[in-house]
Amino acid sequence: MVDSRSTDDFADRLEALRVAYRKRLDAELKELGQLIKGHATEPKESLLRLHAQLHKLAGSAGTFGYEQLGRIARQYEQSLNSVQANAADHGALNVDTSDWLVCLYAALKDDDSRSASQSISIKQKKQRTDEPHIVLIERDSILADYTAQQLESFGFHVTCLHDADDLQQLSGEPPDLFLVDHRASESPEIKQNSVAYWQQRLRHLNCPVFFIGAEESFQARLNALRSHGSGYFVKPLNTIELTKQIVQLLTAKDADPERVMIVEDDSSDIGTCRVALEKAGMNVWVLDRPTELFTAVSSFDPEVIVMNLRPGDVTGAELCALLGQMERWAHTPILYLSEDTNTELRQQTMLSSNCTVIDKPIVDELLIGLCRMRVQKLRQFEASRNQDGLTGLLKHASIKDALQTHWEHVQRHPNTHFSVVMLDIDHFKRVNDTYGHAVGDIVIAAVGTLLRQRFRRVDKLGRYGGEEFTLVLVDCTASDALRMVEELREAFASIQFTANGIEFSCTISAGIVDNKAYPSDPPHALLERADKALYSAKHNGRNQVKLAED
Ligand SMILES: Nc1nc2c(ncn2[C@@H]2O[C@H](COP(=O)(O)OP(=O)(O)OP(=O)(O)O)[C@@H](O)[C@H]2O)c(=O)[nH]1
Repeated sequence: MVDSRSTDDFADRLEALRVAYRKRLDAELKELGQLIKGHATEPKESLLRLHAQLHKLAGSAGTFGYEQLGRIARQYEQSLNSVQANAADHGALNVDTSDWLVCLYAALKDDDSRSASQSISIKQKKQRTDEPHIVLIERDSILADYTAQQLESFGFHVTCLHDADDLQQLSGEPPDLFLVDHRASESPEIKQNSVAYWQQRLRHLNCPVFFIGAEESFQARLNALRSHGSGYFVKPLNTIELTKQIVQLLTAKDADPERVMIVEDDSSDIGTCRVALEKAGMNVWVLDRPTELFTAVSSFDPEVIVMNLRPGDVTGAELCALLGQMERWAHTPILYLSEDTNTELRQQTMLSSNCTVIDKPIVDELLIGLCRMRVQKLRQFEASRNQDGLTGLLKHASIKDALQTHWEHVQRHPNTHFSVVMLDIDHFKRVNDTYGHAVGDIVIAAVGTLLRQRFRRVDKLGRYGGEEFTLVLVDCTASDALRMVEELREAFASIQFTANGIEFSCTISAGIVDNKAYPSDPPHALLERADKALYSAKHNGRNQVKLAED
């Protein structure tokens, strides 16, 4: 087992990895040459080895900037797949490999002259104790080390395992995520039935899994799904996208309990739902008089409502229509519990798009599962309305709303602190002008992921516009905010981007204000003060954090 943080000098390690990989390429191409030669004379024997070698090359070359080489290796690997399928049907093993080696060397030469990946890496990093823990299972040790470094730049702690058999070495708390190459084992079982193999290995580990692999195919994705993977990522890995998905997965795992409102009536079985839902960890509010629906939804803000088809004097369909007239509640899902045989009533209810009818007697697992699923969908819908697509942070209007809401909350609880941060990427126009808008977008996305990874869930994080960000740090004094944003500034400066073979890094400047220092300031005035402090940081030379001053 390798703890990827054992070496401090990340920059040297990265360079060493690149050199090691380049050396390995020479050896691999040499071996491929022999296999290709062997294939002409003894096709059967060399076919499997040739396939394995091409697969390895296709999975790793792109990661280190050898994109053409990786592409061609994948193309040849796919040709061999068809040959193998053909052989199974007709017994023929015909494939013309005569120019493969020449083409592979030509691609290598081309890639050598312009390493064209858009990857990120890290030069240095401060260690934190609360980093999410990822266990990476990858047989290619150079690739494993490289992937670990990329993930570490976003504040993950990565442990590398060479083979799925090494899983037994893991002890203590389960990690937050397994990142698994779906072929990461030499065991013959994996070749026979990889789905059964992974199901059996990962079943007891109680932890989400993302699979990675060199194949971009329907079957590879289906196998990952059947092995209980929450995602499948094709090599070379796009670290920004992968990290974004990891952050999303971990955020969902730590999400608040689902808020379920039960509209009670005289029937006894609706009361038993409460017990089942609370047992499942949900936050349940029981409304005993439908006439108080509006007051109740305003104060509890339910994410799903459970009721009978006729809760009292009104029908469920009527309550649903009343909620539908108010924009805030129009999308709240409703689960109806029914033993009513009145077809008309059932149909009225089912015609509403966000309603589901469950027949009694209620199966607890079904009720819990449906509540979870509906809440998850609603949260996704609300996130897509409020979140900026590139960064996953709140949009301009939503971060301003979040600041307003938190400010109002603090007016009611005067002893609480919060800080407002305005943050901006330095000389960002140069990034766009030099490397192009698409690379600029990657840099913006990296800030978003870094913010989501480093700050707490209670904090409000937004993209104010372009390359400018606003943070509302809850229960946080200006000095605490200063420390955290300083750490963020250092972490961001240590991320090294590569575009068209050129490495570069970026910096950020920030301004901070704390509500206690300006108790009579409304939200917009606090924003202005943070913005002024940001301007002062820019004016003072950039790459720094400033507190607001009178
Ligand atoms: N790639 C990309 N660029 C954007 C986006 N939104 C805004 N920009 C660009 O961000 C740049 C911001 O430049 P400026 O406001 O001049 O600031 P700067 O170059 O960062 O300089 P300082 O802030 O003074 O350090 C402009 O070139 C915008 O076109 C976006 O979504 N993607």
